[in-house]
This record gives sequence, structure tokens and C-alpha cells, in this order.
Amino acid sequence: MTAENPGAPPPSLRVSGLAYAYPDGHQALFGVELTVPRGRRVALLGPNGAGKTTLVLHLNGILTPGAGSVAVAGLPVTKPNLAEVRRRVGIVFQDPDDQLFMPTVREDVAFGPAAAGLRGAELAARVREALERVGMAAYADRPPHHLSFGQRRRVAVATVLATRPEILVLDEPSSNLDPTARRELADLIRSLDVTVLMVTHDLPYALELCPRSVVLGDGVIAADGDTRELLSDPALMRAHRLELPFGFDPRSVTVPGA
Ligand SMILES: Nc1ncnc2c1ncn2[C@@H]1O[C@H](COP(=O)(O)OP(=O)(O)OP(=O)(O)O)[C@@H](O)[C@H]1O
Repeated sequence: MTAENPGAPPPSLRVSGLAYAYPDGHQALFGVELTVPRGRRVALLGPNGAGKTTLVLHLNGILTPGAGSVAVAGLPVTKPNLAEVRRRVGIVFQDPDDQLFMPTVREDVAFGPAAAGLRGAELAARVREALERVGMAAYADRPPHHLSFGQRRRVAVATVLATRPEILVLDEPSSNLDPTARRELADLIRSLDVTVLMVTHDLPYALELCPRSVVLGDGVIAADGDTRELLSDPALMRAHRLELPFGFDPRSVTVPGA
């Protein structure tokens, strides 16, 4: 239940007054406010050094707020809640090799749900379902390092989906993908029935996948709104080093499913 709408489920993510300084004293976040309702896809944009990674590292408790708080589906991100928080927040890192470390794809995808206590037929079904979801069921017995980069990224998504997260955090999901793999991953993301926070410098990808974007600049939220409108605001774009590909006009692009 929430104060705004009694009876409604809490948002997938609520970040309130989040401030953080690294141990060397560098203040990376200043009072960030961000609410992502369940089932929405939101892009987190901003130049290098804006604080995007610092924000994401608070979502699963790798960093602890200097001030403010984070809650995932109403559960505060605090030390006693970390195991459940990490099941609810599935982060797909930019480099799939940071996530895949078992001898086979099947074992990598089983790792999360097995750690959460699933065994036997239930575990096998969960792994199969996640691999089917990302179109990689035929590769279950292959070593991850024999797969292409795009295939490894899909398996990395499966490792996270297998834990049935409340929110999927994608860190630069389109990086290093060829155009076909990029489109296939977009189709996959669009087909998922899950809340998504996508950190990206790929503005067309943000437009294609996320109706809403948040622009972070120097540790503060500089803008939060309709992606197409934000990307059509030259002053905002210039101020935050956001650049569209040459000739790309966000107002003339048709977004699938929109
Ligand atoms: N371990 C650290 N110690 C001190 N300062 C740090 C540390 N990690 C990051 N910073 C600083 O915090 C600020 C935010 O960094 P962060 O990595 O969150 O930015 P980002 O938006 O994710 O950038 P990028 O797009 O390059 O990934 C930067 O000024 C960065 O130099």
C-alpha cells in the first residue's frame, strides 16, 4: 500500500533524497528522487561521470546511501534485507563475462534460483523457461565462452530473469551488438513483462524502448519525462552532452508498440 493510492502495489523502485560521496570525498549524487511504477521501462541517460553507475550500485545495496533511501517494491534496501533485495533487482552488466562463470549455460542460469533455494524439477523448469525467453534453449549445454558476444548477453539476461526479478537493470544493453543482435535484444526487452531501468548512451535505443527517460547530470536529476520530448530539446541535450546520431530526428521515428 502507498500513501498516494491506498491499495495500489508499491512502485518497483523508489529512490528518495539519495546522496552519496565516495570515500575520497567526491560527492557523486545529490538528493536524487526517482520513482518507477511497476511494469514501466525507464531510460537513465547522462554523460560520463554523471552518477548513473553510482545510482545503480545503490539499488542492490553494493553502495550504502550517505543520505536518503532506496526501496524495491516497498522493501527498503538495507543490510538485513540484502538477500531478498538482490533477488528482486536483476542487474545485467555491460560485460556478460562479469556474469557468466560456470562450465555451461544451464549452470549459469541455474545459479541464482538455486541460491534462492530452488531444486530438482522446479529449478530445471525455471532454467528452461528463462532460456526459452531469451531464445537460447538450444545452447543450454554449451560453455558460455564458446558463444558469440550477443549470445552471451542474452544468456546474461536469462541468468537474471531466472530469479524472477521485480526490476531488471540493463547497463548499456546495446553495446557491442551488431545491428541484428541489437534489434533482437530490443524485441526481447519489449516482450518482457517486467519493470526495466536501462542505463544507456544509445539514445535511439532509449527512444525505441523507454517511453520515459531520466537525465542525470553531475549527480542531480536534470530532467525526467517523455523520452521523445527530452531528446527533442536541443538545450537540454547540449547541456548534458547527449548527442543523437547524425540526421536522427526523434520526432519522425515510429516507436514499435507505441
Ligand atoms: N570509486 C570511486 N571513488 C571516487 N570517485 C568515484 C568512484 N567511482 C566513481 N567516482 C566518481 O563519481 C562520479 C560518478 O561516476 P559514475 O561512474 O557513477 O558515472 P556514470 O554516469 O556511470 O559514468 P559512465 O557513463 O562513464 O559510466 C564521477 O565523477 C566519478 O569519477
